[in-house]
Amino acid sequence: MPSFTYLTAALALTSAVAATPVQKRDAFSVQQVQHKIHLKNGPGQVAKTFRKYGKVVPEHIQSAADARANTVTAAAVTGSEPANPSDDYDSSYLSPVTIGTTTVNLDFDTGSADLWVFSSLQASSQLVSHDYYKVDASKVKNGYSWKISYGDGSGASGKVYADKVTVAGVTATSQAVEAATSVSAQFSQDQDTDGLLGLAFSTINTVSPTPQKTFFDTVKSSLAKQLFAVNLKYHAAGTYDFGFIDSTKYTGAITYVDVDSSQGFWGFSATGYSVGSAAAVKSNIAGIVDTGTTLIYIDSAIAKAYYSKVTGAKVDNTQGGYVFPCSTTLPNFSITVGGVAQTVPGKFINYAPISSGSSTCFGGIQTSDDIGFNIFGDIFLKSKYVIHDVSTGSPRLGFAQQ
Ligand SMILES: Cc1noc(C)c1CN(C)Cc1cc2n(n1)CCN(c1cc(N)ncn1)C2
Repeated sequence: MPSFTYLTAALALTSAVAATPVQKRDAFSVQQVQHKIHLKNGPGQVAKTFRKYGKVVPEHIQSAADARANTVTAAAVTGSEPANPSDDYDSSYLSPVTIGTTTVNLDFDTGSADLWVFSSLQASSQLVSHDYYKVDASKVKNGYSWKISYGDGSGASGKVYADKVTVAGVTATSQAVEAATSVSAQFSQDQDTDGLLGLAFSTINTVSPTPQKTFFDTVKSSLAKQLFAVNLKYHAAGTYDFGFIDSTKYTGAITYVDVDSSQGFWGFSATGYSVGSAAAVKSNIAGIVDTGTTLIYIDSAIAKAYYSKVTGAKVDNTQGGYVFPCSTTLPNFSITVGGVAQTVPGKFINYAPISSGSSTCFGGIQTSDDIGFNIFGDIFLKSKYVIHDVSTGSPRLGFAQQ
């Protein structure tokens, strides 16, 4: 039971508070709450002043401002981006990307390093059925241009802008965006692909006079882990995971091997191959993983060894390579990477009928003799979870079975 004194004091205080509706205080502090961290951008301020007075921003100021603008404080960003087949045969895979204020469907390509997009700089006849980047003149990189050619003879060219690019919720605030002024027939006739997002090494970016960073290079320092993982699927939507490894997307162990990036690609070596259940044949197979290439292109001796086990298979040069009866059951194909067999199910090696309704099908494995190096494209990748990892100083690839 509180003493009399205590009780009286308590009553007095209560009545005092009740009688004074607003407490009068002569000193107080306001707790500051840290808002979203805004990095100061000195060169950005200088560039803004040049623009304010109608002056061209000197290149070295703009480049410094762009680099600073891409410095993201958070270092724990992750995101997962869908990879949707472009047609019934997984000819390519398309992913939604927001550039400026428009969302376009880009082909994420680990075999090239340019982020280029159909744009308002093109003739309107080339833009039918496409989403495209409406260029913002205030974001142009004066004096910059680009021109790219791909292994299949396709290509595009145009001008360069620095704009906001968002992939899987990961934003680069000032990414080099290569706006097309012209594209080759393969692209103008393909109404699904609005451009490419290169994920090879920035050393092979085609922008002149200064090669630009890929989207991954721009954002990698903000990612929880400096890596991305490719999870393409057979006749189904897969993902590109940025900044994290999703253990629900593969089974068994991840096998890591060193990458040779000297040519700008994700190059690696396999030490053998096997066809069906046959024992592995030792063979040094140097090649690249490449999401922008549809098929597997491998030494002619290995392609020949594979199709020698396919009933009715032959080289038909009028079709451009190995074909076989669509009804044929195909053997699995494996390459040995880091001592572990990485297997492609035979079913995945039937790419498509040579023409609509034909009973002759085109092989998913073709010879690389005319290319000069081996390419493990979508036919290989769609049974794998492949981690493209630059977090350990030197780049490496991790392979796991889906
Ligand atoms: C591809 C493809 N295949 O059937 C369709 C449809 C397409 C898409 N369509 C024809 C247009 C096209 C052409 C190319 N692409 N997309 C992707 C970039 N290309 C590459 C990338 C790279 N790393 N290596 C070699 N070429 C050539």
